[in-house]
Amino acid sequence: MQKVLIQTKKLSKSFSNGGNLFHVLKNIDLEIYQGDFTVIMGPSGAGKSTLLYAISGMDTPSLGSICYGDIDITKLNQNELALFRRDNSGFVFQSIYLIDSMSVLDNVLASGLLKNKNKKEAVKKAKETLLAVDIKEEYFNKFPNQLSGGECQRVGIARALVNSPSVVFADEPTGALNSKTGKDVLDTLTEANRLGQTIVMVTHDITSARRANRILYIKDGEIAGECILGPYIPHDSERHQKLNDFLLEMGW
Ligand SMILES: Nc1ncnc2c1ncn2[C@@H]1O[C@H](COP(=O)(O)OP(=O)(O)OP(=O)(O)O)[C@@H](O)[C@H]1O
Repeated sequence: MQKVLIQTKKLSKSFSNGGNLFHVLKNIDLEIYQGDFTVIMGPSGAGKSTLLYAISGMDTPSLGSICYGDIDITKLNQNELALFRRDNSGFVFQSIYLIDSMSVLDNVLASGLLKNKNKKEAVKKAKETLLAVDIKEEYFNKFPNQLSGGECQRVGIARALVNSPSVVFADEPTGALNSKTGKDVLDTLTEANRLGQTIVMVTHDITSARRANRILYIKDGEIAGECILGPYIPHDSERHQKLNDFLLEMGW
């Protein structure tokens, strides 16, 4: 049986809008399993990013619990939560947010040094992680503006992976990329998952969603459905059909 990595109970998030409370997440009970590549899909405004930010500890919910094992992150104060995130989660954003004035290596190293105070070891880990996402050594001293969008995103993934987090969250990581560089980024995430990295990704894109072994569909702040696709197999028409049928059933 798969190990539950994250469990939410009655997770709710509301925003106040012009004096009215707007309930974006409604009593979500959810489990994320270790080693899975989980994709969250759903219509625009359904609450996908809000859910991702809540379960990653980047934002706090209004109600409910989010447990990593026996740690309920909703009970942590801001400092404890920052440390917890540093040690347990990596985040890949659509807008990659590399620091333009720092080299590729330094962008990754800056994250690595937050956890590993031994500079020599941190440099070694940053270099290994860049190589693992297929950023070659001759790129280490280049700056983000000398790289393509896809290369920058792979550096972004290296930054998310450098502290060996228990889970990597990705919010539309290919949203700003063309299909070729997007594919490279998806290949990088798929390879990280194949090596055991748990991934939770929000996407609108069916090609990206095919990388998952499990799809959750959010509608109007609730989980409307789940589709178990099983391990990723490129060009597997049965898997493609299963996902298409599921999305059709969900009204996507
Ligand atoms: N900080 C905020 N204040 C007020 N409303 C917000 C805030 N953040 C999100 N919302 C609202 O919550 C709803 C869900 O937003 P969210 O970004 O989670 O949706 P989404 O499913 O990721 O949408 P999309 O696919 O368009 O990115 C939207 O209606 C959004 O306007």
